[in-house]
Parts: sequence; C-alpha cells; structure tokens
Amino acid sequence: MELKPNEKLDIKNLLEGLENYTPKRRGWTWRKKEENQQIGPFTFNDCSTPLKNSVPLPSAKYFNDIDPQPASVITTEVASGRFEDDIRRMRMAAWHGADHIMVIRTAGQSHFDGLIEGTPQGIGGIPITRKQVRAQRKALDLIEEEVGRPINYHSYISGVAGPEIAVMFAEEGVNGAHQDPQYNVLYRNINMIRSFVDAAEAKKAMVWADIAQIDGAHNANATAREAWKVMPELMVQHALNSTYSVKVGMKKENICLSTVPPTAPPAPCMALDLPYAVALRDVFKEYRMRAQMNTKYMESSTREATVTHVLNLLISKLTRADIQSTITPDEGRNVPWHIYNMEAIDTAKQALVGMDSLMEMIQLKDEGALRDKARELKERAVLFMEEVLEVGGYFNAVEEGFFVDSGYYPERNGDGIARKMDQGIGVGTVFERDEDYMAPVTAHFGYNNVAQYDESAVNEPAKLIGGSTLENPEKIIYIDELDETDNVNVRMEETKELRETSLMKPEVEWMGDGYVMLNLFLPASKRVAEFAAIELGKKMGLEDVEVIHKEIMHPSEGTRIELKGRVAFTIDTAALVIPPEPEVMTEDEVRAEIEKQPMKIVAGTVGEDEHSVGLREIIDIKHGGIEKYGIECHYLGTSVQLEKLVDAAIELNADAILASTIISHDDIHYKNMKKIHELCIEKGVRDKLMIACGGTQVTPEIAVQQGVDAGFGRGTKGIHVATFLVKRRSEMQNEN
Ligand SMILES: Cc1ncc(COP(=O)(O)O)c(/C=N\CC[C@H](N)C(=O)O)c1O
Repeated sequence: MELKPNEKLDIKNLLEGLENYTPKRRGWTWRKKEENQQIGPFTFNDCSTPLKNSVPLPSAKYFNDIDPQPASVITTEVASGRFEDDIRRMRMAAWHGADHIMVIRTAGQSHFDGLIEGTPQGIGGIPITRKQVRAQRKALDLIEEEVGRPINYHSYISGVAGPEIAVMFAEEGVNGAHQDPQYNVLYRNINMIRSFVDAAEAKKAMVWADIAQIDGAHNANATAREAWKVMPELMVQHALNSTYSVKVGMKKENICLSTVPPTAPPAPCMALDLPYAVALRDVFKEYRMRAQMNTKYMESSTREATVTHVLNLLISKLTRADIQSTITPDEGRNVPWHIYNMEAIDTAKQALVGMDSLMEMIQLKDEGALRDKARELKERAVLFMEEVLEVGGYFNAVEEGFFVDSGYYPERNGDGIARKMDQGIGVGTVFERDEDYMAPVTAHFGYNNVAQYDESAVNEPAKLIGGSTLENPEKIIYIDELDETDNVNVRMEETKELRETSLMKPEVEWMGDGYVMLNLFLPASKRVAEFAAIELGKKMGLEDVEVIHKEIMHPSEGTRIELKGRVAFTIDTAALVIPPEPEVMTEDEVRAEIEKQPMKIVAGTVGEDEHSVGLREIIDIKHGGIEKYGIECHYLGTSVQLEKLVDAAIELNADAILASTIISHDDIHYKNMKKIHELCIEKGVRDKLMIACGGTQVTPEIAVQQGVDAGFGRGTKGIHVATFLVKRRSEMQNEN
C-alpha cells in the first residue's frame, strides 16, 4: 500500500493482515540538522531536511511555498479514543510537520493491571492495545513514506502493567515512551517499591528496543498549586529518574527530560521560566530536553494559549529543545480537535523557523539576574536532594511528603503528596528471587541464574527456549478482538455511509460526529450573551448546542462567544455543483496570443486605497506580472478616481481595466467594482472593455455579481490574470 496525496487512507484495508505485521524498524529517530540550508530565497542555519510532501504555513505562498522544518522533533498528541479516526489526524499532523506522534489514552493506562487486547473504545477511552499499536505503526510506515521523514510513535509505560506494556512496545516497534516510576507513586498511588522494581524491568526492555524515554516531572508543574514553586523539586525528580535509567543501562541520549515552562502571562513568565530552563540545561548537559508547552495555565481562549506557547518556544530557542512537544490550544476547553492539533504544530514550526539564526545575533547574559536566579535554583535543588539523603532516601522522603509540596523549597507548606512504603496499589507483590530463579527471556532486569542450565546462555537467556518473542515475532500471540460489541469493526460499520459513499458530515474529532463551531459577538453582557448564543444556535438548527468559550469585550457593550453544536444532516458531495478550477494557460500560449494580437490595459489602485503592492505584482515583469507576456500596461498609481481610470481606458483605446482594492470596509471594494461597470455603460464602452478587479479580500463570485468580468482574490498571480484577459477577449470577439 502506498499513499497518494489526493486519496484518503483506506482504514479498512489497513486493518487487514495485522496479525502478520512486524515493525520496519526499532528505536528513536532524530531529525538531521542541516547548516546553511538554502530554502527558496533564504538561508536557514537551524533547520532540518525538508519534507517530500507537506502543508506549508499560509504565508508561505509569498515565498515560493517553502516549508522549512525546524531541527527539533515536533510532537503532537493524538488520542481521541477512536484510533481508527486518529490515523487520519496523524496523517494531517505529519503533513503539518509533526514527526512524533504521542498516543496518550484518555482512560489512563495506570488504572489497568494488565494488557488490554483488541480495539475497544471503552468509557472515556482505553489504554493502548497491541492491535491499535500495530494499526497505527503500520499507518505511520505509510505516512512517513508520503512525507519523506521517519515518524516516532510513542505511548506511555505506567501502572502496574508497566513491564508488560514495555515488552509489548519493544515487540511492536514503538519508538518512544514515558517511563518514570515517580509518576506511579505520586499521581497513581501505586506502591513505591513495586513501581521502582517494575521500572527497572520496563526500562530494560526499552533499552533493548532503543526506545527514547520521557520522564514525568512535568506532572509536578501541572499538579502543584503554584507551579513556579516546584522548580527545585523538578530538578530532583529529573535526577532521580535519569540516574535510575542510566543504572538500568539506558543511554543518556535516549533520556529526555520533560520540561515545561512553569508559568504563563499575566505572570512575568520569562523572568521566572528562563532561569529555570537555563539551570536545568546546565545541570543535565548530557541528557536530551523534551520541552513541552505549558498546559496548566490554559483557559478556553485558543488565542491566549497560543501566545503562551510562543513564549514557551522562545525559551526553547534561547536554551535547547531536542523535542518540542506541542499542546493543542483547545486543551483548555475540550479533548483536542483535528484543527487544533494542526494549529499547535504550526505554532511550533512557525515560531521556530521564524527564530532561525536568532542565537547567531543574541546571547544570554553570563552574569546578572538570569545567572543569579539559575544558581539559586540549582542550590535549592541540591539542598532538596541532600535532605532526601538525610531522611534515608527517596522512599522515606515520599513518606514524609517531600514531593509536590506547594512551598518553594526549602520552605515547606506540608501539603506535599505523601505515600507510605507499605501501602498503595500492588503493595506486597514484590518478592526476592530465589537462588535458583531463572527466566529464559531477553531484556530481563536483575538476578537470573541462567548459568545453572547453560553457561553460554548467560547473556542471552532466551537461547534456552530457542529465542523469545523479541527474537521470534512469530511467537507473539496476536489477539484480534475480545469484545464483540465494542471494537473497531462495529464502529466502522456505524460510520460506513460516510466512509464508503459520497455523503459527508462535518467533524471535530470523530468521523461523523457532526460538530461545527461558531465564533460570534453579541452586544450584551456575558451572561445574556451566553444564553442568547445558545438560542441562536438552536434557531440555526444545531443540536447539543454548547458555549465553549466566552470572552468579555466590555461588561455591557459586548461579549465574544464560541459555540459548538451538531448538524444532524449529511451533505452529498456527489450532488454539489462545483465550478471547474479556472484553467491557466501556459506562458508560451499567452505570449503567442499577445504576439498575434497586441493588448493594452490601464490599471490603478482605486478609491482612497494606497496599497499598490498587489497590483504591481500582477503587472510588473519582475514579479512575473503580465508585462512579461508583452501586454502593454498603463499603471495610473494609487488612490485613482474611478472615472479617471475609465477615461484613461477610453483615451488609450485600452482593451481592459485592472482595478485593485485592498480596503474592504463597508464593502467598498465591491461598490467600486459596481461603479466602474456602470461608468463604462454610461460612457458607452462597456462592451469594448474587459474589467478585472482584485484584492486580498475579493471573492471572485461576488465580484462578478457587481457586473465586472472577473474578480481575483488571495494568491492570484500574473498568469491567472493574463489567461483571463486572453480568453475573455476571444470570447468578446466571437460575441461581436
Ligand atoms: C510519566 C507519565 N506516565 C504516564 C502518563 C500517562 O498516564 P496514564 O498511564 O495514567 O494514562 C503520563 C501522562 N502525562 C503525559 C501527557 C503530557 N501531555 C506529556 O506529553 O508529557 C506521564 O506523564
């Protein structure tokens, strides 16, 4: 199966033969940074290899549609609960520049004490299953071919089933995983001894599969009442998991510290977060940094979240981010939607390429407030670690509630998360291995008396059984489905008509969910606006109408509302009347027509409008304008009065009038078009003159309703206008 950009990914086909799927590769892939890369008209110093297929930023069209790729790996989390629908979002994400797809479940792996099989959706999502991993990794194999860059697939190793999940991930070629025993202990109340013993086992499997690890320190940010107060503790948490991982045998370049700028405006976030970012990178020079955008101080304003995220990206740029994990700006309002995963990825790409070469021009001061603050944070962290040792080590410190205390260490408020060594899920389930303990398995941590059976197998215990599932994937017991009602086949059947016919519904996260979003302003107070908006949605025929964002413009003058609601109907795309894309002639064809029959036009930026750039680009030879085809152009400049433009066309016996207007207040651009059309009629020349009008706010269909012959909007180039002029002229000649 090979993906074609103009064809949807065939999920049904993808699900065929999963029982025989084996991963193409194992291990994590970093981007390749290319110094001095010439991309379009520019040189980039901090970018990586461009993609084969991608969706560039909207403004790329001003720069030959370039789509430079930052050097950091860019992450997006995709886990709506329906993995089959998520595969489409993963493909969109890859085109927008994500090469790290994190599948965080909405239910929480840590609550399950074993592996789940099949493809249940569960209530509120379900932990990852082997079949889902295979389907999504198989899809990503195709998607990475399509975009031309390896994609890392990632999920979480947590809960009492951690080691089993790690082995399954190793078997299935998962490329990255969160693994941090402190997460189990602090946030899932899993017994600390069990958590750390399991973590050694899980990390051993990760080492075998070269899986990159992300730790869980960010959770303290998100959990602490005042996130900036836990900065000293975060360094301690990073140190504990990183050192433990190294001792299990994990290489430091696979150990990614999960670091989140702890604050957000209106706090002075750069003053608080930048010293922390510097301190962390000073202490953990040999490790990787996985920078994640702030998720704690996110409200329902996607704009606000985006600005905070750009400030986070500035910190990544000023310090270091090997992985830049994006957080969708709608996380403050709902489970992420397709469009917001793309927004988050684009925000990271846009900010990072926009800041290319920044550090060639500026540097962080090596004395003063930044360094003093960074040093203070390091000192506090060292003191914290020393006290942990004083009380007898990590387990005792957890018992005493050292962690996630809201005090700024060494201050303590006594509200930390305390756990007891002899309590928690899985307590009492760790046993010392007997003298003759032996397990014939690969990547198994700790005591394993293989020698009692075969000295030569000590470093490969599985040799005793002819290899384990890690060496022999055919030994894996693949289970397709266990639940005959909750599985992907049932779901695909339910949405069959939307997948296999020309019927279509809007969606935000799942095929056929029917949701649309409205963005509106109501001249009323917040409370009145909220209820008025719901009424408005209902009158528009929306179902399950809900206000998802409200923002005061003024306490009484008005409120901004964002609304979501469902449409119950489908659109039949086969029944749509879609006018054909206007065809574009080749440059030679246009040039030949003009040579055969010369053409003269007058042009002007009309009314009170001074914006000349657009029209100049349509005309001037150096921008690929119509002059290059031999068309004689008389440009009258800006703020040209309409009558003057028409009179000039008459005096010069021109073939066409080109008028441009950027300003669209009160629809002045369309009013100008109508006026030009009427003036030509009044002066008796309408049937001799072609009228083409353009501007960034012009919708061609609306322009033509004003009486002119053609309208040109955003993205128009000279060849489009030249094609129109040549074709329209020959039509007019045939009409006369
Ligand atoms: C160390 C660790 N283990 C497991 C899980 C997943 O938690 P359950 O197994 O309970 O679902 C998490 C969760 N947070 C990561 C999401 C964040 N947006 C991130 O990108 O880091 C975690 O941090």
